[in-house]
This record gives sequence, structure tokens and C-alpha cells, in this order.
Amino acid sequence: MKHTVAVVGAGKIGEVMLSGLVRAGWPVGRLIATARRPERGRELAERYGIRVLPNEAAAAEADVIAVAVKPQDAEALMTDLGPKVPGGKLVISLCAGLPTSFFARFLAAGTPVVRVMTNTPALVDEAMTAISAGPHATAEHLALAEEMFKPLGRTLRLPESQQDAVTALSGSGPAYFFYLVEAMTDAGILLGLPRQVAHDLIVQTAIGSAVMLRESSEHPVKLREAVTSPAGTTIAAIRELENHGVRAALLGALEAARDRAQEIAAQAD
Ligand SMILES: NC(=O)C1=CN([C@@H]2O[C@H](COP(=O)(O)OP(=O)(O)OC[C@H]3O[C@@H](n4cnc5c(N)ncnc54)[C@H](OP(=O)(O)O)[C@@H]3O)[C@@H](O)[C@H]2O)C=CC1
Ligand SMILES: O=C(O)[C@@H]1CCC=N1
Repeated sequence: MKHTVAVVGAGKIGEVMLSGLVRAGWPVGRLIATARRPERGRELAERYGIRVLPNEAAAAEADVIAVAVKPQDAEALMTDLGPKVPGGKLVISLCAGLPTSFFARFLAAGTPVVRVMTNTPALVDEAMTAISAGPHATAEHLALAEEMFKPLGRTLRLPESQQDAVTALSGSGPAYFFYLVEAMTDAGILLGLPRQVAHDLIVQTAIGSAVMLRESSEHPVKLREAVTSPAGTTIAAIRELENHGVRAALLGALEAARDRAQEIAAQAD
């Protein structure tokens, strides 16, 4: 925790990261945020007691520069800031789709770049974060990225070539589960339950199922089979899911998310 970290473009995911570092005891004096809108900067300074600086000043002071702008804003940011990033800094990209080679184009030769895909459960220290070495990133840089993201949940090192798939699966993943919970709550209402009751039933069921997935050594198929009684209620529901092609829809959905990540990269080329 002896490094100073600047989150450049502290929006939703940047704040998730900063709040996790604060909870993990990262000294607030070693955390810097940048924001495009002054009111957003004030909000972050008040909420976390961290410093909010202009991009160039943040990059000059920090050892680690975490880029958390939308991919569509990355080119404008890097065109301006990239040449001003002093040598010897570690640049971490949190951006979906953009390869580390995109960032290297704007940075001084030899600047290490690490690509990270985390997710919003970092807010409850249950993130899944995948970390990949880009140009000039050494084992030491990966270890530093892990030091920052480990307190926020699980971390995994993967080749950068797998990051678009990771983005589709775990980066966007929380949205799919929230969508499912929302739809199942509606189903509870259809069956006559009050909204709050339906919500509570399904949230606790989701938590219980997630804990079983993590803590039992059983394959998900076995866990599902244990719920599915012969001629029972569950198989009646599963038949409907199969009839509606839910498995195929998921395969297609994740492929679409991966394709969108690739399109973002192509647009930035
Ligand atoms: N949301 C998520 O669950 C995840 C997002 N990501 C990635 O994180 C990145 C950010 O996503 P998200 O947090 O959702 O988006 P947000 O729009 O919430 O955050 C981006 C922030 O960057 C600010 N910004 C843009 N340009 C500049 C600039 N030049 N200088 C300073 N600040 C700037 C924006 O300001 P303004 O408010 O004015 O627009 C905004 O606050 C994306 O690349 C996304 O792919 C990765 C994993 C998960
Ligand atoms: O939807 C997005 O593009 C970002 C990347 C992963 C999660 N949210």
C-alpha cells in the first residue's frame, strides 16, 4: 500500500474501485480521483476524503494510473494525457474491449500497461477480477495490480487474448443475474405474491444457490438434479426454459457481448 493510485475518470466502476481500496485500508492520502465534472469531483472528495486533481496532476503524482473512462472517451483522454504521463508509471486499464496496445500507442516507450476486468460486486468485496499483462508489464506489475484488487474479491491472471470473453462473462455477468432476479420477481407477482415477498424469496434463493456453487464441490448439474424431483414442479419449469431456448439465448447473449467488445476495439483502431 505504499503506492499512490490515481483513478482517471472515476465514474461507476472507478468509484467501486476507490471505495474498495478505502475499505481495504489503502491510505486515503495515496488515493487520487479525476473527474470531468467539478460536481462529481466534489462528491468523491466528500464521500471518501480523497484528493481530486486534474488528469495531468494526478498522473504526475501517482505511481499507478487506473483508466476508468468509457471506451468511447479513451481516445480523447489518451491523446491529451498519454504524452504527459511521466516514464516509470504503471497504467492499468479497466476499459472493456480496448487492448493494452491501444494505450501503449499514446504512452512513452517502455510504459507498462496491465488490463483488468473487474465487476460491480467489488462493492461488497465479492468482485471477480481478471488481470492480464500488456506491454512491458512484469510479474511485479501484476503483483501490484493484485494487491489492489484482491481485497475486493477474487483475482485471476489470464492471457489478454481471453479478456473479451471475461468481459462478456464476469464483467457484464452481474447484470444478467440482476435481470434474472427481476424477471423471477415478476413471475412471483404473476403467481399472486406481494412484490416484496417475491423479491425477498428470490434474493435469498440466489444467495443460497451462489454459496452452494462456491462451497460445495458438486457440479451445477448435480446441484440442479438434487432439486428436480421425478414428476415434480421443477422439471415442469425446466421444460418451459428448454422450450423457450433459454440455454441457447445465454450462449447467444454472451457471444453478443464478446462481439461488442471486439467491435469497441476495432472502432478504436
Ligand atoms: N460498470 C461496470 O460494471 C464496469 C465497467 N467497466 C469499464 O469501466 C469503464 C467505465 O465504465 P463506467 O464506470 O460504467 O462508466 P461511467 O460513465 O460511470 O464512468 C466514466 C467516468 O469517466 C469520466 N470521464 C470521461 N472522460 C474523462 C476525462 N477526459 N477526464 C476525466 N474524467 C473523464 C466520466 O465523466 P462524465 O460523468 O462527465 O461522463 C465518467 O464519470 C468503461 O470502460 C467500462 O468498460 C469495466 C467493468 C465493469
Ligand atoms: O457494459 C459494459 O460495457 C461494461 C463492461 C463490463 C460491464 N459493463
